[in-house]
Amino acid sequence: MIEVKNLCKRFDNQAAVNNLSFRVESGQFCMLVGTSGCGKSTTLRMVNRLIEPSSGQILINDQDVTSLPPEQLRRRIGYAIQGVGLFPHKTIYQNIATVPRLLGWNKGDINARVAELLTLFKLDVDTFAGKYPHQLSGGEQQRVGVARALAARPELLLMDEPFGALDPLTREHLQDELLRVQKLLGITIIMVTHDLEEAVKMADVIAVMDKGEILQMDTPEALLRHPRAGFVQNLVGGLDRALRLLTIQQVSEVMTTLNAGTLPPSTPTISHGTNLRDALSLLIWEHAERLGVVNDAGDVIGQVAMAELLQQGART
Ligand SMILES: Nc1ncnc2c1ncn2[C@@H]1O[C@H](COP(=O)(O)OP(=O)(O)OP(=O)(O)O)[C@@H](O)[C@H]1O
Repeated sequence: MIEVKNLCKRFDNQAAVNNLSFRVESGQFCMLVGTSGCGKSTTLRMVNRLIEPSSGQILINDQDVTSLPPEQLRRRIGYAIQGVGLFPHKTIYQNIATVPRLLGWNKGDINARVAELLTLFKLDVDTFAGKYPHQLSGGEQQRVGVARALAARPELLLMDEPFGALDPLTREHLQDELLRVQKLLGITIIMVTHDLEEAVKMADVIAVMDKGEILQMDTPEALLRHPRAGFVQNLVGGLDRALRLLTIQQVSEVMTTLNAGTLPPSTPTISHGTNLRDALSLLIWEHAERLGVVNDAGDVIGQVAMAELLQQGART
Protein backbone atom coordinates (compact mmCIF):
# COMPACT_ATOMS: atom_id res chain seq x y z
CA MET A 1 0.00 0.00 0.00
CA ILE A 2 1.28 3.47 -0.92
CA GLU A 3 0.36 6.42 1.20
CA VAL A 4 1.17 9.98 0.21
CA LYS A 5 0.75 12.56 2.96
CA ASN A 6 0.73 16.33 2.48
CA LEU A 7 3.29 16.12 -0.29
CA CYS A 8 4.64 19.42 -1.64
CA LYS A 9 7.25 20.26 -4.25
CA ARG A 10 8.30 23.78 -5.11
CA PHE A 11 10.60 24.67 -7.99
CA ASP A 12 11.96 28.22 -7.71
CA ASN A 13 9.21 29.03 -5.22
CA GLN A 14 6.52 27.84 -7.65
CA ALA A 15 4.38 24.98 -6.33
CA ALA A 16 4.47 22.01 -8.76
CA VAL A 17 2.80 19.69 -6.24
CA ASN A 18 0.67 21.25 -3.58
CA ASN A 19 -0.21 19.41 -0.36
CA LEU A 20 -1.11 16.15 -2.07
CA SER A 21 -2.54 13.28 -0.02
CA PHE A 22 -3.77 9.97 -1.44
CA ARG A 23 -3.56 6.27 -0.93
CA VAL A 24 -3.21 3.36 -3.34
CA GLU A 25 -4.01 -0.10 -2.01
CA SER A 26 -1.79 -3.11 -2.75
CA GLY A 27 -2.58 -4.63 -6.13
CA GLN A 28 -4.45 -1.55 -7.33
CA PHE A 29 -3.86 0.17 -10.64
CA CYS A 30 -3.91 3.92 -10.05
CA MET A 31 -3.82 6.43 -12.91
CA LEU A 32 -2.78 10.06 -12.51
CA VAL A 33 -4.44 12.18 -15.19
CA GLY A 34 -4.53 15.90 -15.84
CA THR A 35 -3.34 18.54 -18.24
CA SER A 36 0.30 19.19 -19.05
CA GLY A 37 2.29 20.68 -16.19
CA CYS A 38 -0.18 19.79 -13.42
CA GLY A 39 2.46 17.86 -11.46
CA LYS A 40 1.84 14.22 -12.45
CA SER A 41 5.44 13.31 -13.29
CA THR A 42 6.82 15.24 -10.34
CA THR A 43 4.51 13.26 -8.04
CA LEU A 44 5.61 9.96 -9.55
CA ARG A 45 9.28 10.85 -9.37
CA MET A 46 9.03 11.74 -5.72
CA VAL A 47 7.84 8.20 -4.98
CA ASN A 48 11.16 6.72 -6.16
CA ARG A 49 13.12 9.78 -5.05
CA LEU A 50 14.30 10.91 -8.45
CA ILE A 51 12.94 14.18 -7.05
CA GLU A 52 13.08 15.01 -3.34
CA PRO A 53 9.90 16.56 -1.87
CA SER A 54 9.96 20.05 -0.37
CA SER A 55 7.78 18.65 2.41
CA GLY A 56 5.42 15.79 3.17
CA GLN A 57 5.81 12.05 3.37
CA ILE A 58 5.51 8.94 1.18
CA LEU A 59 5.07 5.53 2.78
CA ILE A 60 5.32 2.20 0.97
CA ASN A 61 3.83 -0.52 3.15
CA ASP A 62 4.23 1.81 6.13
CA GLN A 63 7.92 2.40 5.40
CA ASP A 64 8.99 5.97 4.73
CA VAL A 65 10.79 6.14 1.37
CA THR A 66 13.43 8.40 2.92
CA SER A 67 14.44 5.62 5.31
CA LEU A 68 16.32 3.86 2.48
CA PRO A 69 19.15 5.18 0.31
CA PRO A 70 17.61 6.20 -3.06
CA GLU A 71 19.51 3.55 -5.08
CA GLN A 72 18.31 0.80 -2.78
CA LEU A 73 14.76 2.12 -2.90
CA ARG A 74 14.78 2.24 -6.71
CA ARG A 75 15.78 -1.41 -6.93
CA ARG A 76 12.50 -2.22 -5.19
CA ILE A 77 10.38 0.01 -7.40
CA GLY A 78 9.97 -0.58 -11.13
CA TYR A 79 10.05 2.52 -13.32
CA ALA A 80 9.02 2.61 -16.97
CA ILE A 81 8.92 5.80 -19.01
CA GLN A 82 7.94 7.02 -22.45
CA GLY A 83 10.74 6.41 -24.93
CA VAL A 84 11.84 3.46 -22.80
CA GLY A 85 15.38 4.51 -21.86
CA LEU A 86 16.88 1.10 -22.69
CA PHE A 87 20.68 0.96 -22.60
CA PRO A 88 21.58 1.10 -26.33
CA HIS A 89 24.83 -0.86 -26.07
CA LYS A 90 23.39 -3.67 -23.99
CA THR A 91 21.45 -6.61 -25.37
CA ILE A 92 17.82 -7.16 -24.44
CA TYR A 93 18.98 -9.87 -22.03
CA GLN A 94 21.46 -7.51 -20.37
CA ASN A 95 18.88 -4.72 -20.19
CA ILE A 96 16.32 -6.87 -18.40
CA ALA A 97 18.99 -8.40 -16.17
CA THR A 98 20.25 -5.01 -14.94
CA VAL A 99 18.58 -4.79 -11.53
CA PRO A 100 18.70 -8.52 -10.68
CA ARG A 101 22.46 -8.32 -11.35
CA LEU A 102 22.83 -5.31 -9.07
CA LEU A 103 20.93 -7.24 -6.43
CA GLY A 104 23.40 -10.14 -6.76
CA TRP A 105 21.03 -12.76 -8.16
CA ASN A 106 22.76 -15.89 -9.41
CA LYS A 107 23.07 -16.52 -13.14
CA GLY A 108 20.49 -19.31 -13.21
CA ASP A 109 17.83 -17.18 -11.53
CA ILE A 110 18.57 -14.25 -13.86
CA ASN A 111 18.34 -16.45 -16.97
CA ALA A 112 15.05 -17.90 -15.77
CA ARG A 113 13.62 -14.48 -14.96
CA VAL A 114 14.62 -12.93 -18.29
CA ALA A 115 13.08 -15.87 -20.16
CA GLU A 116 9.93 -15.69 -18.03
CA LEU A 117 9.45 -11.97 -18.66
CA LEU A 118 10.12 -12.13 -22.39
CA THR A 119 7.60 -14.96 -22.66
CA LEU A 120 5.11 -13.03 -20.54
CA PHE A 121 5.32 -10.14 -23.01
CA LYS A 122 5.11 -12.48 -26.00
CA LEU A 123 8.68 -11.93 -27.15
CA ASP A 124 10.41 -15.12 -28.28
CA VAL A 125 13.45 -15.65 -26.04
CA ASP A 126 15.74 -17.09 -28.73
CA THR A 127 14.87 -14.31 -31.15
CA PHE A 128 15.07 -11.34 -28.82
CA ALA A 129 17.45 -11.99 -25.91
CA GLY A 130 20.61 -11.37 -27.95
CA LYS A 131 19.34 -8.39 -29.94
CA TYR A 132 20.13 -4.74 -29.28
CA PRO A 133 17.40 -2.14 -28.68
CA HIS A 134 17.81 -0.47 -32.12
CA GLN A 135 16.96 -3.81 -33.75
CA LEU A 136 13.49 -3.78 -32.17
CA SER A 137 10.32 -1.91 -33.14
CA GLY A 138 9.01 0.82 -30.84
CA GLY A 139 6.35 -1.50 -29.44
CA GLU A 140 8.84 -4.29 -28.81
CA GLN A 141 11.21 -1.85 -27.09
CA GLN A 142 8.39 -0.63 -24.90
CA ARG A 143 7.56 -4.21 -23.89
CA VAL A 144 11.22 -4.74 -22.97
CA GLY A 145 11.12 -1.48 -20.98
CA VAL A 146 8.23 -2.76 -18.90
CA ALA A 147 9.80 -6.22 -18.59
CA ARG A 148 13.00 -4.59 -17.31
CA ALA A 149 11.03 -2.57 -14.78
CA LEU A 150 9.46 -5.80 -13.50
CA ALA A 151 12.66 -7.84 -13.48
CA ALA A 152 13.44 -7.82 -9.77
CA ARG A 153 9.79 -8.47 -8.80
CA PRO A 154 9.19 -4.95 -7.47
CA GLU A 155 6.27 -4.40 -5.12
CA LEU A 156 5.43 -1.22 -6.98
CA LEU A 157 5.63 -0.22 -10.64
CA LEU A 158 5.70 3.46 -11.62
CA MET A 159 4.93 4.26 -15.25
CA ASP A 160 5.17 7.66 -16.88
CA GLU A 161 3.27 7.76 -20.18
CA PRO A 162 4.83 4.42 -21.12
CA PHE A 163 2.78 4.04 -24.31
CA GLY A 164 2.67 7.71 -25.27
CA ALA A 165 4.82 7.43 -28.38
CA LEU A 166 3.14 4.37 -29.90
CA ASP A 167 0.58 4.09 -32.68
CA PRO A 168 -2.99 3.46 -31.47
CA LEU A 169 -3.07 -0.24 -32.36
CA THR A 170 0.26 -1.12 -30.71
CA ARG A 171 -0.75 0.99 -27.76
CA GLU A 172 -3.97 -0.97 -27.35
CA HIS A 173 -2.12 -4.30 -27.52
CA LEU A 174 0.35 -3.18 -24.88
CA GLN A 175 -2.41 -1.88 -22.63
CA ASP A 176 -4.09 -5.30 -22.83
CA GLU A 177 -0.81 -7.04 -22.14
CA LEU A 178 -0.02 -4.85 -19.17
CA LEU A 179 -3.46 -5.48 -17.70
CA ARG A 180 -3.00 -9.22 -18.14
CA VAL A 181 0.45 -9.15 -16.55
CA GLN A 182 -0.74 -6.95 -13.70
CA LYS A 183 -3.59 -9.33 -12.89
CA LEU A 184 -1.22 -12.27 -13.08
CA LEU A 185 1.42 -10.73 -10.80
CA GLY A 186 -0.91 -8.75 -8.54
CA ILE A 187 1.47 -5.79 -8.65
CA THR A 188 0.61 -2.24 -7.56
CA ILE A 189 0.90 0.29 -10.38
CA ILE A 190 0.85 4.07 -10.44
CA MET A 191 0.78 5.35 -14.01
CA VAL A 192 0.75 8.83 -15.48
CA THR A 193 -1.23 9.42 -18.64
CA HIS A 194 -2.67 12.27 -20.67
CA ASP A 195 -5.17 9.90 -22.14
CA LEU A 196 -8.47 9.60 -20.35
CA GLU A 197 -9.52 6.61 -22.49
CA GLU A 198 -6.39 4.80 -21.32
CA ALA A 199 -7.13 5.69 -17.71
CA VAL A 200 -10.75 4.57 -17.90
CA LYS A 201 -9.79 1.31 -19.56
CA MET A 202 -6.99 0.34 -17.21
CA ALA A 203 -7.37 1.93 -13.80
CA ASP A 204 -9.01 0.68 -10.64
CA VAL A 205 -8.80 4.24 -9.43
CA ILE A 206 -8.15 7.54 -11.25
CA ALA A 207 -6.75 10.66 -9.60
CA VAL A 208 -7.54 13.81 -11.59
CA MET A 209 -4.90 16.47 -10.97
CA ASP A 210 -4.87 20.17 -11.69
CA LYS A 211 -2.30 22.76 -10.59
CA GLY A 212 -0.50 20.34 -8.30
CA GLU A 213 -3.62 19.13 -6.51
CA ILE A 214 -5.93 16.14 -6.76
CA LEU A 215 -9.44 17.36 -7.51
CA GLN A 216 -11.11 13.96 -7.50
CA MET A 217 -9.95 10.39 -6.94
CA ASP A 218 -12.47 7.71 -7.79
CA THR A 219 -13.17 4.55 -9.72
CA PRO A 220 -13.54 5.11 -13.48
CA GLU A 221 -17.28 4.53 -13.25
CA ALA A 222 -17.80 6.94 -10.34
CA LEU A 223 -15.66 9.54 -12.08
CA LEU A 224 -17.65 9.28 -15.30
CA ARG A 225 -21.02 9.17 -13.62
CA HIS A 226 -20.39 11.76 -10.93
CA PRO A 227 -17.55 14.09 -11.92
CA ARG A 228 -17.06 17.13 -9.70
CA ALA A 229 -18.28 20.32 -11.33
CA GLY A 230 -15.67 22.40 -13.11
CA PHE A 231 -12.33 21.02 -14.22
CA VAL A 232 -13.12 17.32 -13.71
CA GLN A 233 -16.43 17.60 -15.49
CA ASN A 234 -14.77 19.34 -18.43
CA LEU A 235 -12.03 16.71 -18.54
CA VAL A 236 -14.30 13.67 -18.57
CA GLY A 237 -16.34 15.25 -21.32
CA GLY A 238 -19.94 15.68 -22.21
CA LEU A 239 -21.51 13.12 -24.46
CA ASP A 240 -18.31 11.10 -24.79
CA ARG A 241 -18.95 10.06 -21.24
CA ALA A 242 -21.69 7.65 -22.33
CA LEU A 243 -19.32 5.82 -24.67
CA ARG A 244 -16.55 5.79 -22.07
CA LEU A 245 -18.93 4.19 -19.60
CA LEU A 246 -19.58 1.46 -22.13
CA THR A 247 -15.85 0.67 -22.38
CA ILE A 248 -15.56 -0.31 -18.71
CA GLN A 249 -18.10 -3.11 -18.81
CA GLN A 250 -17.98 -6.43 -20.59
CA VAL A 251 -20.93 -8.05 -22.33
CA SER A 252 -20.74 -10.97 -19.87
CA GLU A 253 -21.75 -8.52 -17.10
CA VAL A 254 -24.98 -7.41 -18.73
CA MET A 255 -26.02 -10.33 -20.96
CA THR A 256 -29.13 -12.38 -20.45
CA THR A 257 -28.15 -16.01 -19.98
CA LEU A 258 -29.35 -18.26 -22.73
CA ASN A 259 -29.29 -21.95 -23.49
CA ALA A 260 -27.47 -22.83 -26.68
CA GLY A 261 -29.58 -23.07 -29.80
CA THR A 262 -32.33 -20.64 -28.84
CA LEU A 263 -31.11 -17.72 -30.96
CA PRO A 264 -31.95 -17.42 -34.66
CA PRO A 265 -28.95 -18.76 -36.60
CA SER A 266 -28.42 -15.44 -38.39
CA THR A 267 -27.81 -13.56 -35.09
CA PRO A 268 -24.30 -12.03 -35.04
CA THR A 269 -22.17 -13.18 -32.11
CA ILE A 270 -19.56 -11.58 -29.92
CA SER A 271 -17.08 -12.89 -27.33
CA HIS A 272 -18.09 -12.64 -23.66
CA GLY A 273 -15.01 -10.50 -22.88
CA THR A 274 -15.90 -7.77 -25.40
CA ASN A 275 -16.64 -4.35 -23.95
CA LEU A 276 -20.04 -2.78 -24.39
CA ARG A 277 -18.77 -0.04 -26.67
CA ASP A 278 -17.48 -2.57 -29.20
CA ALA A 279 -20.72 -4.53 -28.84
CA LEU A 280 -22.73 -1.40 -29.63
CA SER A 281 -20.51 -0.73 -32.60
CA LEU A 282 -21.15 -4.23 -33.95
CA LEU A 283 -24.90 -3.88 -33.43
CA ILE A 284 -24.91 -0.68 -35.47
CA TRP A 285 -22.67 -2.18 -38.15
CA GLU A 286 -24.78 -5.32 -38.47
CA HIS A 287 -28.01 -3.37 -38.18
CA ALA A 288 -29.05 -5.94 -35.59
CA GLU A 289 -31.29 -5.72 -32.54
CA ARG A 290 -29.36 -8.28 -30.49
CA LEU A 291 -26.09 -10.17 -30.36
CA GLY A 292 -25.35 -13.70 -29.23
CA VAL A 293 -22.61 -13.90 -26.60
CA VAL A 294 -20.16 -16.79 -26.97
CA ASN A 295 -17.66 -18.25 -24.50
CA ASP A 296 -14.04 -19.10 -25.28
CA ALA A 297 -15.14 -22.46 -26.73
CA GLY A 298 -17.48 -20.66 -29.14
CA ASP A 299 -20.70 -21.84 -27.43
CA VAL A 300 -23.57 -19.36 -27.23
CA ILE A 301 -24.09 -18.56 -23.54
CA GLY A 302 -26.23 -15.43 -23.65
CA GLN A 303 -27.51 -12.46 -25.56
CA VAL A 304 -27.36 -8.68 -25.32
CA ALA A 305 -29.90 -6.37 -26.85
CA MET A 306 -29.45 -2.80 -28.09
CA ALA A 307 -31.80 -1.49 -25.40
CA GLU A 308 -29.70 -3.00 -22.59
CA LEU A 309 -26.53 -1.42 -23.95
CA LEU A 310 -28.13 1.98 -24.29
CA GLN A 311 -29.28 1.77 -20.70
CA GLN A 312 -25.75 1.02 -19.46
CA GLY A 313 -24.40 4.18 -21.06
CA ALA A 314 -27.26 6.36 -19.90
CA ARG A 315 -27.16 9.00 -17.19
CA THR A 316 -28.29 7.56 -13.85
N1 LIG B 1 13.30 20.42 -12.60
C1 LIG B 1 12.37 21.37 -12.68
N2 LIG B 1 12.70 22.67 -12.47
C2 LIG B 1 11.77 23.66 -12.51
N3 LIG B 1 10.47 23.44 -12.74
C3 LIG B 1 10.08 22.17 -12.95
C4 LIG B 1 11.00 21.07 -12.93
N4 LIG B 1 10.31 19.93 -13.15
C5 LIG B 1 9.02 20.28 -13.33
N5 LIG B 1 8.88 21.62 -13.21
C6 LIG B 1 7.60 22.36 -13.30
O1 LIG B 1 6.69 21.75 -12.40
C7 LIG B 1 5.38 21.71 -12.96
C8 LIG B 1 4.89 20.28 -12.97
O2 LIG B 1 5.66 19.51 -13.89
P1 LIG B 1 5.38 17.97 -14.18
O3 LIG B 1 6.43 17.50 -15.13
O4 LIG B 1 5.22 17.26 -12.91
O5 LIG B 1 3.96 18.04 -14.91
P2 LIG B 1 3.16 16.92 -15.66
O6 LIG B 1 1.77 17.00 -15.17
O7 LIG B 1 3.85 15.61 -15.54
O8 LIG B 1 3.24 17.44 -17.15
P3 LIG B 1 3.33 16.64 -18.53
O9 LIG B 1 2.04 15.93 -18.66
O10 LIG B 1 3.50 17.73 -19.54
O11 LIG B 1 4.52 15.73 -18.45
C9 LIG B 1 5.49 22.35 -14.33
O12 LIG B 1 5.09 23.67 -14.24
C10 LIG B 1 6.96 22.24 -14.67
O13 LIG B 1 7.35 23.28 -15.50
